[in-house]
Order: sequence, then structure tokens, then C-alpha cells
Amino acid sequence: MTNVIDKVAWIYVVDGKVLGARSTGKDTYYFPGGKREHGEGDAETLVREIEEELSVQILPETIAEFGSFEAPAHGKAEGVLVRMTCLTADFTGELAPASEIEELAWLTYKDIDRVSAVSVVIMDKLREMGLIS
Ligand SMILES: Nc1nc2c([nH]c(=O)n2[C@H]2C[C@H](O)[C@@H](COP(=O)(O)OP(=O)(O)OP(=O)(O)O)O2)c(=O)[nH]1
Repeated sequence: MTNVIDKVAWIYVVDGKVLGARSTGKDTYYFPGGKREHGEGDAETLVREIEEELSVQILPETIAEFGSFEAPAHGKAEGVLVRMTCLTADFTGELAPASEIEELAWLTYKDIDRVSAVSVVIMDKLREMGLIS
């Protein structure tokens, strides 16, 4: 049986760089976001997780779908996949790492070796679209 972890993630691009996050004690960068809590939709999950991890408030009316991407889940047993529903959105507030996040980083394609497998798939797409350098 294939096990798929369902997550919602934020894709935020500025000047050819995409915002990544690294958890305490880890050396791999992820796109910020997380798992749904019972009954939550995409937008509610995104707003809650981004406030928890990055201390900012996503503006719900600006949320747009970017795409859904799947790959082996980082740090999990073989066969475990993560499916990331990726959304773009604007925010208010000041970006600052919180909760388990230790560092925020503006990533370009040269950081491909430092991101999780699903993030590689997403960064391929961002580069193909000319959004990151
Ligand atoms: N947010 C996020 N998770 C990712 C990315 N790439 C990737 O493999 N994952 C994986 C890591 C884990 O194997 C899997 C499930 O995350 P997890 O098990 O750490 O979930 P969690 O305890 O942090 O719970 P939650 O905060 O996500 O709700 O998602 C990514 O780019 N962003």
C-alpha cells in the first residue's frame, strides 16, 4: 500500500528567489506549510501553518493555486510519498521564523542540492516558468 502524506505549502517568489524554511536541527530546506487539521480546506491550512511557522498573516483573498506535486517524503521510510498542494498568496506582517522553523532562506536553482525531493520538482517548475533564477 502506498502511503501519501497530504500537505499544503506556500510558494512565495520575489525577484527570482523563492522562500524556503529549515527546521531546527535539519539541513534540508522545505517549502513552508503543513498537514491539514481535521476538516480544514487548503486556504485554512495555509493561513494557520504560515502564521505558526513564519509569523505572518496570509491574505485569504490573494490565495491562488500553483499546482500539486508529489515525491518521496523527506526522512520517511521508502514508499512514503508527500503530496504538496502549492498555493501562492500575499501576506501582511514581518517574516520571522517561529515554532520549529530555525531559518528562512531565499532560494534559487543553485540551492537544489539543499532542498527535499518534492521541492526539487517544484523548483524545476518554477525555473521552467522563469520565476526563479
Ligand atoms: N512542508 C513541507 N514538507 C515537506 C517538504 N518536502 C518534504 O519531503 N516534506 C515532508 C517531510 C515529511 O516527510 C513530510 C511530513 O511532514 P512531517 O511529518 O514533518 O509533518 P509535521 O510533523 O511537520 O506536521 P505538520 O507541521 O506538517 O502538520 O513532509 C516541503 O518542501 N515542505
